[in-house]
Amino acid sequence: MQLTINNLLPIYFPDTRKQTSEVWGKELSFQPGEMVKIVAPSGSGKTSLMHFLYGLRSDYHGEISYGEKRSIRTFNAEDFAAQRKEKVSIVLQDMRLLPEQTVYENLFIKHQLQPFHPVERIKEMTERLGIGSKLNSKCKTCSYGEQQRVAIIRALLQPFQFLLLDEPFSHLDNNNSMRAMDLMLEEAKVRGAAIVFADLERIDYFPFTKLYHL
Ligand SMILES: Nc1ncnc2c1ncn2[C@@H]1O[C@H](COP(=O)(O)OP(=O)(O)OP(=O)(O)O)[C@@H](O)[C@H]1O
Repeated sequence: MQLTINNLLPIYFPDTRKQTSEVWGKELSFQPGEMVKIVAPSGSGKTSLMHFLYGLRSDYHGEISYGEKRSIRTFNAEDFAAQRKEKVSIVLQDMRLLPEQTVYENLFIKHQLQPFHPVERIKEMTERLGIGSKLNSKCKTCSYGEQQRVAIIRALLQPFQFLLLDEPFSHLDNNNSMRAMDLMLEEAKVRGAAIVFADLERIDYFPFTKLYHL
C-alpha cells in the first residue's frame, strides 16, 4: 500500500508556502519500508500534516490517498476505523491517553482492539522503555515523558503499514528517545512498514531514507 499526497496545503496557510516547502503543494508518494523524515521549525504545520494524514481533520486543499487512488476525503467513519485498525498507526503530540485508566489498561485496550503481539509484550515493552514500574499507575499521575512512552507503545501494539510520528520525543531525554526509536524501528521492520517522522531538526538518530523540509 502506498501513501500519496498531492498538492496539499492547510486552508489557513497562504499559497506562497508552496514555494518554500518540499511538502506543501508537491506530489509525494511513500512505500511501506521507507523511513521518511519531515523536519520543520515550530509552527510550520507538522501537527496539521499528521492530523491530515491520519484523517483527524480535513481543512486542507489537495488530496491524500492510501493504496487505491481513493482520496481519504471520501472515507466514512467505518473506512477510517478499518484503516486505523490495520494500516495506519500514530503517536500524536498530545498523546490522548485515557487519564483515569492505568498504563496497563491504556495499553490493554489497544491490544484487545486489534492484537499484533501476544499480551506479554505489553509488560516487556514497558520494561524496555523504563516504565515497567508504572503499569498500575493511572496515566494522569504519570509524567509527560512517561505518558509519551505509553503513547509510543500503544501505537506499536497494532498492525500497521504506516507509522505516523508527531514529535514523539518532545518530553524525553536523549537516552530514552533512542531506546524508543530502536523499538519503533524494530517494530516497523517486523511489519515491513514505513515510518513518517515529523520533528524539529534536533533528532539525528532517525535513519531516514527520505528527508523533506516542511
Ligand atoms: N484550524 C486552524 N486555523 C487557523 N490556523 C491554524 C489552525 N490550525 C493550526 N493553525 C496554525 O497553523 C500553524 C501550524 O500549526 P501546527 O500545530 O500544525 O504546527 P507545528 O509545526 O506542529 O508546531 P509545533 O512544532 O509548535 O507543535 C500555526 O501557526 C497554527 O496556529
